[in-house]
Amino acid sequence: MRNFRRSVWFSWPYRWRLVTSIVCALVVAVLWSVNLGALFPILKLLKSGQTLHQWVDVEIAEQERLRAERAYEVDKLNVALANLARQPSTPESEKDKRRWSKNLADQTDAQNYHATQCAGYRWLRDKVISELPQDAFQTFLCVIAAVLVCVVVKGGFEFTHESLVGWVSHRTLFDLRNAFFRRMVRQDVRQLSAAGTNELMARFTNDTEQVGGGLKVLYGRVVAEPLKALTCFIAACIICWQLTIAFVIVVPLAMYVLARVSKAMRKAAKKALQRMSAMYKILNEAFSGIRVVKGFTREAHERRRFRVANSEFFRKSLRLVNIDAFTNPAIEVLTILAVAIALGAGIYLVLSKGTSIWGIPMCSQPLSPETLIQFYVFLAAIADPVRKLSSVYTKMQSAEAAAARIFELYDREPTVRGNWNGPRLTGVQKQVEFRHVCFAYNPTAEQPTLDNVTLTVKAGETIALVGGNGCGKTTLLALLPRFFDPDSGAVLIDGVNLRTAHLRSLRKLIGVVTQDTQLFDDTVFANIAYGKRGATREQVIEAAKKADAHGFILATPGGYDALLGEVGAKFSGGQRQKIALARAILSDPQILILDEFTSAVDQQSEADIHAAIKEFARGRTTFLITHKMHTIPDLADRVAMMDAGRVLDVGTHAELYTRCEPYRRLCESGHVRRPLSEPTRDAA
Ligand SMILES: Nc1ncnc2c1ncn2[C@@H]1O[C@H](COP(=O)(O)OP(=O)(O)OP(=O)(O)O)[C@@H](O)[C@H]1O
Repeated sequence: MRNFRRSVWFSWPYRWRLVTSIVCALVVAVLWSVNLGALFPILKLLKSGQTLHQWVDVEIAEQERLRAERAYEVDKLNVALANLARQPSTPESEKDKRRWSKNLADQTDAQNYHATQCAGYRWLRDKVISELPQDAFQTFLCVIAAVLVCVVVKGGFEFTHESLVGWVSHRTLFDLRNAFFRRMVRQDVRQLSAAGTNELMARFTNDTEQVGGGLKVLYGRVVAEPLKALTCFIAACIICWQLTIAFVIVVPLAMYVLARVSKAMRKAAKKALQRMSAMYKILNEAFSGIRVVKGFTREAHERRRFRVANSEFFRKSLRLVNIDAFTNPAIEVLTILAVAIALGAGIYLVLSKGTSIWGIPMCSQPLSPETLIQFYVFLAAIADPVRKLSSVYTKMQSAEAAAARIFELYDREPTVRGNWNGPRLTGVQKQVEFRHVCFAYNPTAEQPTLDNVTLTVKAGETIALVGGNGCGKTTLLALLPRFFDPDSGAVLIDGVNLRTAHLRSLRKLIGVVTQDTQLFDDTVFANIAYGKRGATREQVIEAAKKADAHGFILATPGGYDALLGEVGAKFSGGQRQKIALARAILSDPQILILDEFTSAVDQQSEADIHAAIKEFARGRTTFLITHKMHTIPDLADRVAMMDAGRVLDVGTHAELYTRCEPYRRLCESGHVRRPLSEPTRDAA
């Protein structure tokens, strides 16, 4: 329960509300046992036909008589012991002395007991019964009215208790979710992509709900039910503590059963949560890729996939249900067994009119049938909360399994550190340098994703990275904003190793536009302004104009205030790219990373955007990844040709065209003209 305990700590700020809820639960428990205790006078009234006034007088007289009897015995024993003390000591007399002394102690105890009982009945007569009417039926009505009042008051406290418990558990979940989110956004890209969006979604929603269920049960039932059981236990002890002890004999057995059940429950809950995550994954894939699903008419395939995942979840959930369902009757059988033991002993005492069983003293005077019935009611009232507590245990085990899944991600420390005391970067004065960089997504892979890459880019230069699919272009540029850190080697800006630099200042220098444009479900204005805190409308419009987005934004109903809808579904791919570009332009970065940023725009727009980019890139260090080779001579000062995680060659378009065979092939396949002003391959 280590992980669940950690989530309980999130309730610490609300401890006073919890304390108040416990006080309410205590009042409820006391009133509950008081209500049950009302049975005794009713039984007495029904059985004897006496009024309570008559009954209490009889009881006082009886207790007085018993006390007097004991007092007489005590006096007799005192005299006998005094006589014995005057005689010479013999082994026989010493034995008698010990026996009589013990007897004297027992008789004194009994005398005190009857005196206390007598005082209790007197108090009851003077303070309570004297206020009740003399008539038996009217007395009965008074008792019922008192019970009703108690029930109403108890209801009020019960409501307050439940309401406080609900508040604290929801508020705790609120804090837990916030803290979890804070931790997750701090983690680096590698950790987050390893976890996967669907897994994260499942842990944020279903798992936190499970923890919430556990908290509610912990603060609610775990507090209220034992208190109810405790007050009834005390009441039963007042009637006959020896018989009550007989009742708790089966507790160790019940504990053993619960321990076994809890272990099975935790395992089953973990598996059910895993299946739930798998279902989230399929749902997300099917609905986010609905065009692909429908386009390839794979609805039946998706249906099957979902059905399999759903039935797996069903099976695991069923196991949970069965374990839960087993707990209830098992505990019930044990409690009935306990009640039967205590009740059996009690019935024996009533029938035999005795006070001991097998020589073991059980009560000071024979039990009346009414007392035994009242005793049984209290025992049954203990059994009910205990039965309810058994399901609590299974719920808490589910919560523990869910909390373990949450804290497993929560505790991961980001490998890319913020370096809050590191040197702040304010711009690129000289160069950006990749020095012998090696990187692998999978550390055990034979071939690293980046293999000893060395590349120096001068400040203000525009460099294009080209190469076949999967050669590592995007990965290399992801090292610049430190989405990942190299496994060996270093990335430096003006000689400062980025590993040691102030992370925020570094990221503020960089603007990224990628092929997968990420827009948020907000207005067009907010999406562009995302690039710069406090951006004005004029600045946003200016950036949109530069990104060739102004025209279509104005043509959209609502203009800059139009809502984009879920991930910009209202706009075409090219329009979304233009909005993302406007966002990057607005952030006014010193380093611009453009990764296939015009992959979805039409040719006319591309020409316009390129003209804008050329203008915008002036004075900025720009990295360009493109497969559109015809754009390179126009946009890039130099080109880095990559293959299989290595930089094959670096130079101007003309230089590479001349000396780098793979680059030339790439250009030719993209119908890129041979450079005119540079030496040709034949000439070279
Ligand atoms: N998150 C990831 N986890 C594991 N492997 C990855 C991940 N991202 C990329 N890779 C792998 O790393 C290699 C380089 O990928 P990268 O995206 O850098 O290539 P690229 O040159 O940009 O390709 P493209 O031109 O197709 O965009 C590929 O083999 C790819 O499968």
